[in-house]
Amino acid sequence: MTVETAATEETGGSDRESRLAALGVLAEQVRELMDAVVLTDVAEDEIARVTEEVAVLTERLRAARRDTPLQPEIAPDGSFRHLGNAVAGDCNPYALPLKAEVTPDGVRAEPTFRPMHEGPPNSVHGGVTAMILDHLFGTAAAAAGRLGMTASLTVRYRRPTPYGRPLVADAAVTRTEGRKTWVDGRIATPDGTVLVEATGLFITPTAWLPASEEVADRV
Ligand SMILES: CCCCCCCCCCCC(=O)SCCNC(=O)CCNC(=O)[C@H](O)C(C)(C)COP(=O)(O)OP(=O)(O)OC[C@H]1O[C@@H](n2cnc3c(N)ncnc32)[C@H](O)[C@@H]1OP(=O)(O)O
Repeated sequence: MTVETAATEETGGSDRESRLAALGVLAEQVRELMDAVVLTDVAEDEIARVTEEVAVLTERLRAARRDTPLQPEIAPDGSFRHLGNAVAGDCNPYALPLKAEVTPDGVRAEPTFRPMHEGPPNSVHGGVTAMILDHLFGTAAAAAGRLGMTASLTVRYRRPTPYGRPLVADAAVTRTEGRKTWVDGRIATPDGTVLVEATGLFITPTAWLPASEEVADRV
């Protein structure tokens, strides 16, 4: 894996940062749109009118496009970022986006799920919570200097996970062996009730070994 610096793309410096910030605002607005779609109860003719308008907006965005979402890079402040990532990318409306912070023990986040993440009635889809833990675990491995790909993820669902209120998620490396890293973690309510817990095995591809050290200091 190669990690580019933000200034290496075609538009350098503050212009690019300003444009990426605008893209982040658009992505957040689209998340609002997605929630509005899953919750709307407007009349059928209004649904049809909104659909036409959204189709027009979609074509406007397609007027100039890349082949891939934004790729991993080093931000101007020196941190690692992946703005196009499906879990943590500010510029990807599919992303929560998850904000992880490094702690003395591993990593921690305070995810708030949304109505669009519904699985069972009134609670979050198990695939979504697994996805969040997968990414958090990968971040814990990376913060420990062991950037890797998920080889396995074992998830135990203890309680239904609610959306619409802040939860707490944490993860920590428990064992390492060669290119293998095991990570444990959970999503819980702020008062400590465990909702979902998991164990993951991450393997550092040989080609990633140099980037692994570089990214560790930038998580
Ligand atoms: C700032 C934020 C940072 C960034 C934070 C980023 C966070 C991202 C988190 C999200 C991560 C993802 O979702 S990643 C996407 C989901 N995962 C994938 O797509 C992975 C697809 N699989 C692969 O690419 C590959 O299978 C790998 C990389 C996992 C392993 O390939 P490899 O490197 O060639 O490994 P290989 O030589 O075969 O095996 C090495 C050792 O691992 C063992 N091994 C291999 N696979 C497995 C397995 N599934 N389960 C158990 N053990 C396995 C082998 O037996 C061997 O053990 P021994 O004989 O040595 O004992």
